Amino acid sequence: MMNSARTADANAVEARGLTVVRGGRTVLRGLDFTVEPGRITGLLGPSGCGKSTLMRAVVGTQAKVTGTLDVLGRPAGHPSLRPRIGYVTQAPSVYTDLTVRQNLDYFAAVLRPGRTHRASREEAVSRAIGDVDLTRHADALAGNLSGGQLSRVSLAVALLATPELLVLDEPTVGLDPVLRRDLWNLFHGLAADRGTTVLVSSHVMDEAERCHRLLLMREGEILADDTPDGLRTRTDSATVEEAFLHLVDEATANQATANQATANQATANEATASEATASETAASGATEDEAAACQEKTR
Ligand SMILES: Nc1ncnc2c1ncn2[C@@H]1O[C@H](COP(=O)(O)OP(=O)(O)OP(=O)(O)O)[C@@H](O)[C@H]1O
Repeated sequence: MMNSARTADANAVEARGLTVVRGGRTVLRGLDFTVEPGRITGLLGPSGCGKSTLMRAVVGTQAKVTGTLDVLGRPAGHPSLRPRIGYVTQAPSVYTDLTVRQNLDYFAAVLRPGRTHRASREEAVSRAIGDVDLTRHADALAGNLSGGQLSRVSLAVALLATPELLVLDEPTVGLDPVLRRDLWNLFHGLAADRGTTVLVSSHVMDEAERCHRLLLMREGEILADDTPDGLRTRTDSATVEEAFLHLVDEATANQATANQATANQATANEATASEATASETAASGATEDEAAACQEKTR
């Protein structure tokens, strides 16, 4: 993958011509986008459009990535980015036979090994457990927690190193409305108080309204990169969902027009080719007639 020479970048993420091939198929096609620092950017689009793939590319775990992708001023995947990025996948990465605190203690010890860091580790663990509102469950076995509580343990692990960039893959799936609201409050708190950049995916359009900026995706492409207000205004829509549907319909209509133009051109090319063949045949026929006439004369 190419990357720019800059080491400091105003944008938390900057992609140009980002292309990803998975299983022999191009699933992200030449994407250009930026993610502003200290803001919440929502990555929205239907299932299978490429949200997780884009996030994997940003955190540096995706193979077959081409184009330019800079993250926090470094090429995506650079080893120096590891402690600066928190990544929460859709599947909770938690040991079910440990308590919440033991899970956090373990990951804290991986991040900051050694006796000298013991006090700061304990502080980070208690802070992360508090951030996700699991203090009351700190000594509960992870295996006995609900799905929503488990995903909050995963989030707490990602918050341990106070990351500058937090990448969250559909963190609110399966959560009740109260928990969803609390998590969104947490994301806003992290952005406002700690300056954390949050890149969060969802296919629930009402969550789009909670983001500062949106990247709307469809079939491996970015349909729009705008604020919720900007999207509603330019599509004359009441909600982001309506704006998204408007943009999908527009893209489908443009695609249909482009396909029709290609089909018309192919038909025109075929017609030209047939005409050329007919004239060649006629021309070669005339030459044969002329040759026959010559032969007749020479007899
Ligand atoms: N391991 C894989 N090998 C090959 N193709 C894959 C793999 N994982 C995903 N894909 C394909 O890549 C495309 C994008 O998938 P991706 O998981 O990024 O979409 P998504 O928008 O995150 O979907 P969802 O909202 O369901 O999580 C899909 O067409 C999918 O079939």
